[in-house]
Amino acid sequence: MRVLVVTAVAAEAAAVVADAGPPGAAAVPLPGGYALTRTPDYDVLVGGVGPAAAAAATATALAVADTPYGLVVSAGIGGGFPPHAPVGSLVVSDAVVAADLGADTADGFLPVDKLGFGRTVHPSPAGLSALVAAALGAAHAPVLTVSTVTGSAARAAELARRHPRAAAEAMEGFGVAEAAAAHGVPVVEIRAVSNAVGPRDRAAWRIGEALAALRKAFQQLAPVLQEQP
Ligand SMILES: O=C(O)c1cccc(C(=O)CC[C@H]2O[C@@H](n3cnc4c(=O)[nH]cnc43)[C@H](O)[C@@H]2O)c1
Repeated sequence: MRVLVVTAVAAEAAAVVADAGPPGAAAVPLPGGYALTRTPDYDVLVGGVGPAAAAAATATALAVADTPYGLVVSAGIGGGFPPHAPVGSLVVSDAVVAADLGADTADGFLPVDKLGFGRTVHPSPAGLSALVAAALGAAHAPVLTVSTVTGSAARAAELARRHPRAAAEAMEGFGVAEAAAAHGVPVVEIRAVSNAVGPRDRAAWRIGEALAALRKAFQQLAPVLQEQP
């Protein structure tokens, strides 16, 4: 099964390809100037930060693929919701959720599907995502997509109240999932937790630790995906 991995930035892509087996990694040019790196296990695309950039990049790669992908993985660092996902841990999605796509009303937030426009949840393939989570020792839970990094305890509490099982938040998953759904390809999101979702504290971010966890995750993931049809 061919797998497309979409990251936001080059450092996350480097973690994914770091342990590629022979013949190593090769650059594949794509329209729009996107950087796609091909290894024996994954095609890795740097899509940019945020859902719109991620959707545009994913749609481009899927549209020009010479052979179809069996799975798209949205991968990178992310914020963890205590106590589900401590810093340094991994989260594998059982669903990818657009957490701030909708309308703010006098009665609170209404997601866009409740407004009658589109969807806000993309379930991940249940068996495969559970298998991946078990193989990685990761939490298996919803991953939220936001367009603004949560920066206060009040916002974190509101998101947790609306999505009590959610273990992580990031900024690209739902964009990747929307593009993949348009091409009929399932999506799993894998996040290595760099920080706790809550009050903004740059000093508390552990990006290096999270990138190391991401690298190990994709080392462990390769044989699991090789066994998939
Ligand atoms: O607040 C800051 O100054 C700050 C420091 C380091 C990184 C950022 C980002 O905005 C990173 C966004 C980037 O990383 C993913 N990410 C990581 N943690 C989170 C989070 O808690 N909530 C949402 N996204 C997060 C995200 O997917 C982006 O690609 C800010």
